[in-house]
Amino acid sequence: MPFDLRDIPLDQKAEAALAARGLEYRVVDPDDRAGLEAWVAADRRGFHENRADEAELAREVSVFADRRVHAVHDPTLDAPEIPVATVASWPTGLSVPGGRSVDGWAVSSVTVAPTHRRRGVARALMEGELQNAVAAGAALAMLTASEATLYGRYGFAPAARAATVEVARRRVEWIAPLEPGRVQFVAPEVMRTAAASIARRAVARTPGEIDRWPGLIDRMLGTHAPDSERSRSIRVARYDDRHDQPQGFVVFRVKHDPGEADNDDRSVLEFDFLAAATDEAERALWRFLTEHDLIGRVRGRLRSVDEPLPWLIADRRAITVRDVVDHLWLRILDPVAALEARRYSGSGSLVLDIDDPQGYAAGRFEIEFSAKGHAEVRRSESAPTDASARAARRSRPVQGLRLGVAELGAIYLGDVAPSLLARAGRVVETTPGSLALADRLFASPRAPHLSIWF
Ligand SMILES: CC(=O)SCCNC(=O)CCNC(=O)[C@H](O)C(C)(C)COP(=O)(O)OP(=O)(O)OC[C@H]1O[C@@H](n2cnc3c(N)ncnc32)[C@H](O)[C@@H]1OP(=O)(O)O
Repeated sequence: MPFDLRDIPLDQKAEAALAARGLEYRVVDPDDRAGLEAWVAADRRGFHENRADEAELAREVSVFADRRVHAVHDPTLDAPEIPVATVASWPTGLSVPGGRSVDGWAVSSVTVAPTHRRRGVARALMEGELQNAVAAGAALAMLTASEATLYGRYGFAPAARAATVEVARRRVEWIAPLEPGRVQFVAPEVMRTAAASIARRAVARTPGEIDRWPGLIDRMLGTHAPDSERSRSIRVARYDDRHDQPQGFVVFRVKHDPGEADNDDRSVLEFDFLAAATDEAERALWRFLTEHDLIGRVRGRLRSVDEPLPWLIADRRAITVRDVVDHLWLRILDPVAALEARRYSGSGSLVLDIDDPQGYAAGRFEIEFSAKGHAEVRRSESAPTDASARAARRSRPVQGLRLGVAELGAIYLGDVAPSLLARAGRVVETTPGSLALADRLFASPRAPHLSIWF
């Protein structure tokens, strides 16, 4: 999205709502180092994190200087320079089915100090963010949520899950063929450039992933603070294909779980970041991870709910999938742009009648899906009356669904079938057969998956 974040005006409704509570709503200038440091302090306090050391502070300030950062101040406090509420947002691509990307607005760092909670501050910030997203031309807003009960009220819905995958290492017998390339250890700082390019390709082929930002790669590899305890525990391995082209990497560390017997089973090889630009690289890295001696378990966090691993080893019961969470939340703002961005599994026609209490996505949308899975979406000027809808159905049965904007967000990437939401009473088909058609069209060949927090 070609625009300067500073051009977005301060949302007046949010400003007025906060002013009515004696609070000041401000955009932090990216060049205001002291303002950003105070904002980072409030953000970390909001998530119960330690105060940042110098290296971490420098990294965070540089990350947030690239974002639209809002602070809420209470001028009556003894330390009024530290915000009592924070939010940060930025325009970024979201991968959608078909190897495409949609313009999204990522919202993060929503915190309200315990001294100022439950008086509508977060609501003012979130409503302001939806306005910012629209001003930025985003088709949808997105976030990862600390609690599942916070964001449905603004039209967000869970759209991609993630899980912890744990493997009992000693039970692993590899049955898949060997890959033709090789895995090697690399120093984290050497990996920086290749990591960014592999991550970009891995993101592009996985619906639900969002574009990575430079500070994230540094945090992942520990290169922003190489001497910290966390960074020194990190090991990085890279997979190169038969032509010596880097195609995947994993960042991991070995931990000792307290409470386990004092033997190798205490040792857990844990990874948060495994990025594979090809299926071959993904298989090779899983094999590498499960072939370590002196390790009881291999644990991957924020993995897909649809890993190929059970099909690579003889004993699938060596794998435990737990902590399956609603990880990526979406809020569709522009159904035409959002629906046209992705590809669909087949052709047909569908009419969506969307309810949206906040208005952004409300209306009737007529969609033609081509044989190649492209969608052409037309927003009807006015919703049909009951009588005209009945008349239209008599003349030519139109396949269609009536659903809320949250339900549209939930089915958008293919994480949940429309028919399951219908069983939950949250989607209604207007003509028999519409749910079966919608299930087929919206299905994603690859399960949507987001492998980072943002
Ligand atoms: C995208 C992200 O950044 S996710 C991270 C969210 N932040 C955190 O988890 C950090 C710790 N928590 C906090 O900072 C705050 O408690 C927040 C941000 C969750 C809520 O801030 P508040 O200013 O207290 O919320 P606010 O008063 O505006 O409430 C808005 C609505 O959310 C509801 N709500 C607020 N907190 C919660 C909660 N923990 N669980 C369920 N509902 C909640 C309120 O009841 C209210 O509902 P309504 O307007 O529909 O009647």
